Amino acid sequence: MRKNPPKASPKNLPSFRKRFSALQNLPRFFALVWETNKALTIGNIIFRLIKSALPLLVLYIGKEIIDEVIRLMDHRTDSHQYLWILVGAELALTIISDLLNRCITLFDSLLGDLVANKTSVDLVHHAAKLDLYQFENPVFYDKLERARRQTSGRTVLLSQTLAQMQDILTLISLGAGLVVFNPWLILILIVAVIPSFIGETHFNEKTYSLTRSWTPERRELDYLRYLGSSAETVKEVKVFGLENYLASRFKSLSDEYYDANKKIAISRAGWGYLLSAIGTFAYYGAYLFVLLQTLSGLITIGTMTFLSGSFQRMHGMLQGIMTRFSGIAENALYLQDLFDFFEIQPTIPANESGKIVPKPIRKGIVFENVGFKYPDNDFWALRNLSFTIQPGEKLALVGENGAGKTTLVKLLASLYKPTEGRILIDGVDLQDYQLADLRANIGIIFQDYIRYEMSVSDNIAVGDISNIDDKAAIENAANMSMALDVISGLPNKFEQVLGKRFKDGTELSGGQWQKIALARAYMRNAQIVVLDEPTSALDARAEHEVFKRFSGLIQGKMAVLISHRFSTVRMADRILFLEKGKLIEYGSHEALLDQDGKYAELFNLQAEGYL
Ligand SMILES: Nc1ncnc2c1ncn2[C@@H]1O[C@H](COP(=O)(O)OP(=O)(O)OP(=O)(O)O)[C@@H](O)[C@H]1O
Repeated sequence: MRKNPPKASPKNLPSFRKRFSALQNLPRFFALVWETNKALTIGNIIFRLIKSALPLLVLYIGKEIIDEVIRLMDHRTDSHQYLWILVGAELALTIISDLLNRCITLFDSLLGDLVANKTSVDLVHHAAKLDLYQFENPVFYDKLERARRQTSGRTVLLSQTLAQMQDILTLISLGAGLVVFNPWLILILIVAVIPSFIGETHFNEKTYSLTRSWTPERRELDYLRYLGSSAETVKEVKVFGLENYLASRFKSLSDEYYDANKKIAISRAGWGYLLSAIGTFAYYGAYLFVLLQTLSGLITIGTMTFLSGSFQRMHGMLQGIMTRFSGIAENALYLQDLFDFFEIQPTIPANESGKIVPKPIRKGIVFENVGFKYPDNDFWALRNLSFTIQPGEKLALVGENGAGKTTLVKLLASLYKPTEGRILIDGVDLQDYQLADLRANIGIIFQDYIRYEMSVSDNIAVGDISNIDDKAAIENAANMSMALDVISGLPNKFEQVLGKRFKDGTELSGGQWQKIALARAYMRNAQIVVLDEPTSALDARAEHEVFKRFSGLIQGKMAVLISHRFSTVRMADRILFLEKGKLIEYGSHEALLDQDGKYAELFNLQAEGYL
């Protein structure tokens, strides 16, 4: 748990300049909006333009109506026609204004939803491009988290900015009317609103800074909420009785956040009230001035209502514009987080102009003095690895926990780049191949494969998602991985939803899940197949059977198998024994037994039932 909660101190507040420079994000944001839906964007802008001219017209007609009524009261015999035309025009404007309001709200919400959806889709695509190690870095995770929150949260920026433009146009039109009468009134207005604006700006900065500095804690809160209330964790939470521990850990962290937020909210409310009071006094000062002018007969009653009406509207509007402006600047700052995330580039490039993996691979895969260190570790997870996988060869990786087996497989799949040395396929460095083609040629089932809470069919099809509709291929893969027995026992067979998250879902046993996951390897027509302990939950007989079938079914392909069961490992053509990241023994089962080294020792221990 955190020791020193971050504070929104002046030091970590974004500077005034930085805040305003964040407004530079708006053109990029609007380019995104425009790209999302051009028709809705244009429609929205046109409606707002029309709407911006209405207040001045309404006020002017109101003035004319009052003056006309007063005139008609003095000249009772005159025709009322002009009055009724004015009333009709006012009615029409009100109806048009209501219609425009509805359309603007509708367009705002449709466009907002579309922008949020598009950003989410872009986020998924971009995240998939990034490196695995970037996901293992907490700083990156915080960025991702902030970006994720921006996808839906920032759509309000759209209506804010458009409303701002609309109000500014209205303000200009009203201002023009006011200038004709007395320009000083406008000056009073502006001066009255400035204190409020500065206050709002200041508190927005504080809120942003607090939210930002609390990203890791908010992530922890989300995680604790997940641990305390999800189907995946409920079993362990119950048997270990963790609910109070999780709840109190959540509470103490969320209370800290609440306190920090509360402080800002209270001082914002207090200052906001004081500063806007200044504006109110100025408004009434100007109002008094207009009243005195009317009493002394300098202006008509109609002009007085026009002026006081437009002054009141302008006052509210100017205050709104100023407040909204700092809101926009704040949202633009958040937007920066989203764009920053999109700026992050993978270190393993897609290399779209790279080579295509030869079909078939003729010379095999060569590890040439390969070493690898995880970014935050100072020890080598793998070092000085040199070996070859011949075409058609089945290689088994053995070694104790943490020896580096999974890491080796991740290097082979180009999920990481070797820190030193090279991995070659047919004499060409992995990095020179097109990344997508390389991955298409490798089928890996990891030990922590995903249990997709989707249908059985989809769970298998993820092995080759381009063939998601090929029912025959899916059934064939299920047959090969021995998943067919499991599936035939399910009520909806291949359409059965797995997991308990969704309606009518069924949970499987660990071994049953593994058989389904294993079918993914058969679904993918890859030249290199890697199974990283995907059979650990199978009983010994089933695992033996799975591997026997596997060897037969993938004849001619290269395979890398990771297993802690020596009865399985011995089926491989060659075995590579890793210890603390180093290759210590390498050869066929028989050769390694003859060598009487570490492999032979562990094999014999297991054969005797000690392991
Ligand atoms: N993402 C990671 N970041 C940092 N270190 C890691 C990461 N993954 C693994 N390691 C470290 O690298 C070493 C090798 O781990 P690896 O997962 O390759 O072992 P393994 O042989 O597959 O183990 P097991 O049999 O338990 O699956 C370990 O010391 C582990 O702590």
